[in-house]
Amino acid sequence: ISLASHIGDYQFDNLLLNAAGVRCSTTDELNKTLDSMAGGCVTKSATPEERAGNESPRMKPLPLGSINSMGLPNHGIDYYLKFAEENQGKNGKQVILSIAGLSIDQNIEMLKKVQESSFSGLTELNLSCPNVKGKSQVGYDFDAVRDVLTSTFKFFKKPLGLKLPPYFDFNQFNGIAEVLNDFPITYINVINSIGNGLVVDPETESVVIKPKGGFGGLGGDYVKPTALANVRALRQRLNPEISIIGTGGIKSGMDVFEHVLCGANLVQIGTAFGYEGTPIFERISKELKEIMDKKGYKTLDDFRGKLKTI
Ligand SMILES: C=Cc1c(C(=O)O)[nH]c(=O)[nH]c1=O
Repeated sequence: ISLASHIGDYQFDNLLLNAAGVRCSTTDELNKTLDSMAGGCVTKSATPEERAGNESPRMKPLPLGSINSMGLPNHGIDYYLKFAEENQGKNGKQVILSIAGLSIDQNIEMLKKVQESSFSGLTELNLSCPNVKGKSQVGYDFDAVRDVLTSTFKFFKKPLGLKLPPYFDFNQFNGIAEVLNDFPITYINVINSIGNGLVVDPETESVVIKPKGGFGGLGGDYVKPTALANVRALRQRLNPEISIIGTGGIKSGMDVFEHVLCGANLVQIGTAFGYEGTPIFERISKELKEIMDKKGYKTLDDFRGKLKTI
């Protein structure tokens, strides 16, 4: 039984990755993931300069997942680009470089740096950070998405993926797919956290995180049905050359099975990886192989995208 998969020309011996933002801010954390059963690692989304991020408490574990308003704390693009140049392809593992500029100009500036660098891996442009005060998620402004992609593909010749926010309406699925199908995008990654949720502690009668009056991105069990819907809806609408990474609500082999059934080529694990650490990749690989064995599947292609309707 094989858990191998690929995105464009990039081969992953295992379809499991961390989600950007979780245990991936330092080279130690990134190397730990590369040394695990994961098929590769994704860096914390980078900005042009180092950022401290929002005030703490800015992330709260919850019975059914997590809420966060980190505010893009990171060591800056140079730190992650250096790591990516040095580690991409080592032991057959892929390093995905995530970037999240606070403006189109910042994204172009960083993508130019990546284009001119010796990095030969996948770049993930994050158009969906919900937690930078005063900034909306670019992924909800289809004209802005078209603008940034038009500017990008004038000079960027390396493989590019997009991290998108969750969409909740068929007109939104159609709208974003219409834009994406016009560009040579290697993959999309759906979903980012469900933005600006609010968790209340009735004991203290208070919010649970400090930034933005307690509003933050939701992850974990809360978001799985939305994640699966976005994987499925975009698989049905996007050109077949655009691959899909499924992210959201994964904490078991069965969750991965569901994402692949909806069409995911790879999956990323955020909240649950944050709690369990790198052993999760071994546990989930084992669980998924058991499910595939029971169902008589040998490879992910045997069932990818074959969700039935009734
Ligand atoms: C890149 C910033 C993000 C953050 C953050 O740094 O607050 N949290 C998320 O749930 N998703 C993001 O995309």
